[in-house]
Amino acid sequence: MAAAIETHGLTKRYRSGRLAVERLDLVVPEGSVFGYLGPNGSGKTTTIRMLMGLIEPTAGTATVLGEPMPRAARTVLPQVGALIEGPALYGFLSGRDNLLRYDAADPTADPATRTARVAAALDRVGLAPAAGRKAKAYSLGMKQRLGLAAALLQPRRLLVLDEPTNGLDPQGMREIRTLVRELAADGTTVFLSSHLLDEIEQVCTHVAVMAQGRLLTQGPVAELAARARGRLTVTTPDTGQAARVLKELGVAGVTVQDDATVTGEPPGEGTELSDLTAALVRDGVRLRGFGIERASLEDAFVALTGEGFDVA
Ligand SMILES: Nc1ncnc2c1ncn2[C@@H]1O[C@H](COP(=O)(O)OP(=O)(O)OP(=O)(O)O)[C@@H](O)[C@H]1O
Repeated sequence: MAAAIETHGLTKRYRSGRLAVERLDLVVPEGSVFGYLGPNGSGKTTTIRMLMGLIEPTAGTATVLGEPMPRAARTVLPQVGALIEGPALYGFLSGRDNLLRYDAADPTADPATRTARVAAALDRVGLAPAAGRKAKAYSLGMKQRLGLAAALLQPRRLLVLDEPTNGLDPQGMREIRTLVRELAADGTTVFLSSHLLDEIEQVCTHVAVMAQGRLLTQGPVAELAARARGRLTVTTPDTGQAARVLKELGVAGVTVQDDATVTGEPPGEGTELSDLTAALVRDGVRLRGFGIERASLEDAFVALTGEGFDVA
């Protein structure tokens, strides 16, 4: 798979002395929905601004759609739709008129087909019914979708979205996620930043994890989650007894989570899950549930950093 975005040693030190991004080697495969995950201040926006040619890197290189940035900005950017730090909208104009203005500002956009292009973009993001309303009356989610519509006026090979669901309610978040999935299904590469692990897990095929300007890991979401092992989970009112039996059978990391749940490491080679259930039942433990819970991206993250994903 070719790379839609690739960086080598990409570094940004602000004039304040702050090292916001440090020697970043990022590979965003074409056709992926790539989640750029990290807590606030980890360098996500700085990276995106470098990729889009808005600021110069201190060191390192970045290629976007195969061309060096910022040098090739003029040929690259028309193929990229970007939504960075919230869309700039005129509140006193309707959603449709905002898009007509955006389109008119694009010297490559044919005025003869403008109305149709705007209608298609509004339709795409589900704003057609509200197209005539003033943008200031839009909810945050609608404003965000209008920003996306602006990014979608032209066919794009790559969409770059900086925290696209920030500040949205759960319904608004779902709408954006659905839209991202649809765009990806059409073959557009989507690069989106987020500080929400859960969101990345729901919508992304690939993920890169940032902390304090450094890349901790990157790769397919499924691979990352698979690297972390799931947990053995036993549901029973007899937690103390179950914990004792599991320990006797050599299960590692046995923990009583609450008054109905005991967890532990999945058994290694040579022990079948059925051996464990049989032993628990033989001992008189009342089993209400038993199984291996699939590892989540969060488990992978904890395994990676030794701590939870704390965005605070
Ligand atoms: N123009 C600037 N001048 C100096 N320091 C900056 C500038 N912009 C960002 N920083 C600092 O660089 C670091 C990375 O910021 P950045 O905005 O890239 O992080 P982020 O992961 O996008 O976080 P957020 O989601 O809060 O925007 C932070 O410590 C921030 O304070």
